[in-house]
Amino acid sequence: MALRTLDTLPERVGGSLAGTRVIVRCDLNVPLRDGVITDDGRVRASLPTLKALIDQGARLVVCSHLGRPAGAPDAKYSLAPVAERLSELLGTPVAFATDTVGDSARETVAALGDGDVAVIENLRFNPGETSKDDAERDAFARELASLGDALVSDGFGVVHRKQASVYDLARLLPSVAGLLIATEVDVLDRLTENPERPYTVVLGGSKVSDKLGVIQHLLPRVDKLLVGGGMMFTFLAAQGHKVGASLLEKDQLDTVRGYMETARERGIDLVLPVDAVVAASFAADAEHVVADADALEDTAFGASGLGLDIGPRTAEAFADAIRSSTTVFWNGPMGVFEMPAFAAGTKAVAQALTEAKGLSVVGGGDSAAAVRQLGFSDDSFGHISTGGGASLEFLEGKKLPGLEVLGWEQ
Ligand SMILES: Nc1ncnc2c1ncn2[C@@H]1O[C@H](COP(=O)(O)OP(=O)(O)O)[C@@H](O)[C@H]1O
Ligand SMILES: O=C(OP(=O)(O)O)[C@H](O)COP(=O)(O)O
Repeated sequence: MALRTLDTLPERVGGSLAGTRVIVRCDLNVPLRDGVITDDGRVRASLPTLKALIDQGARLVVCSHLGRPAGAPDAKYSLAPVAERLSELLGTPVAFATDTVGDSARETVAALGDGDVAVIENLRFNPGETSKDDAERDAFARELASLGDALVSDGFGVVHRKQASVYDLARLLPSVAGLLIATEVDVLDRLTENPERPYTVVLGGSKVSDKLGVIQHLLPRVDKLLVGGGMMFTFLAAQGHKVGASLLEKDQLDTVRGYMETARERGIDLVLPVDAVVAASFAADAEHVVADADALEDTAFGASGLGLDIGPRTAEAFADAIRSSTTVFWNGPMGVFEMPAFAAGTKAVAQALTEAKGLSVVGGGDSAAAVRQLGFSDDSFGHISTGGGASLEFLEGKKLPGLEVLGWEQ
């Protein structure tokens, strides 16, 4: 079955969107530094759907998560700066509710006129949003549902999460996919169905435990898998190397050894770093040196050294592998690109993607932010997906709750 699309929404609510309160679930989870948005790509990506709804006179209740707060209000994860940015980009006032489903949200929504926009506070300030308990999630979804007459789900970056606003809410209200989700699904579906070979996937980033599991299902589909970023250290440790104070998922070592074995058996090229940039501490001005992958603790920093980027030999090898591929998907920065001293690996990989001859796709909030911050334009790549984990799970052929509930069947 295909996704229920935005153009079918009017008929689902009785003919016209004018005066209809439409909840729009976006992924506005943007990177922030000291309360300032460092990349507004996800806000921009949500604009086509929002504008289409505004043009039809809908009353918009925009909602999103930001970061991973612990189910309670936390000022550093407030959506207030995002609402401000949205207002600038839309060129219209955007009201902001200081809670998600409380008095402020109800009053703000009640005051909306046709074509007006409100943003409600971070969904994850409520434990029901991410609860594993169906009843608790459902109860929160019902509170959300009382704020609208219909739902447009457009937060592609979060469709792999069975969360109240992504899954349960879509079962309570007339619901369709927004334009962003429709575009993402269209591009990624082409990549899943029949990728032109050689097909290379590059993985990095810091959500190691989330993304390690993806590897098992991706491995049989790809020709090459390159592993950098925070994830690399669990692989290097599985090879028997010491990794100092670098990111390490100790309880995944056996699993990772299993992936290495699968890759060997199936003749898949699993390419691991041969060197890394090791720093004295997690700081932009930290002292740092390049060390071989089997000697990460043999620097002046000993066992307290932190691997914060792939090394130059690895960057060269990854770039060669990418340039000789016809289809490339990349999720997760190769290092802590936010600090210039640890951005070289990410830059080399991004540059190689722009030179790859076939389809190149970058996925993930931070990966997209990284390529822009490093000076690459969006159109240097075939597609920049707003979802990292979501696109990876899509590519591995997994059923995604936030898409299934909108009618999608892979
Ligand atoms: N070696 C490393 N150690 C710690 N953090 C890292 C390392 N390499 C990359 N990162 C961090 O990973 C983060 C992005 O990871 P992730 O959220 O998984 O990517 P995406 O949002 O693109 O899916 C960046 O903030 C980057 O600083
Ligand atoms: O940033 C996101 O995903 P990504 O880092 O995989 O691109 C999404 O907003 C989902 O966030 P989550 O991984 O906290 O559920």
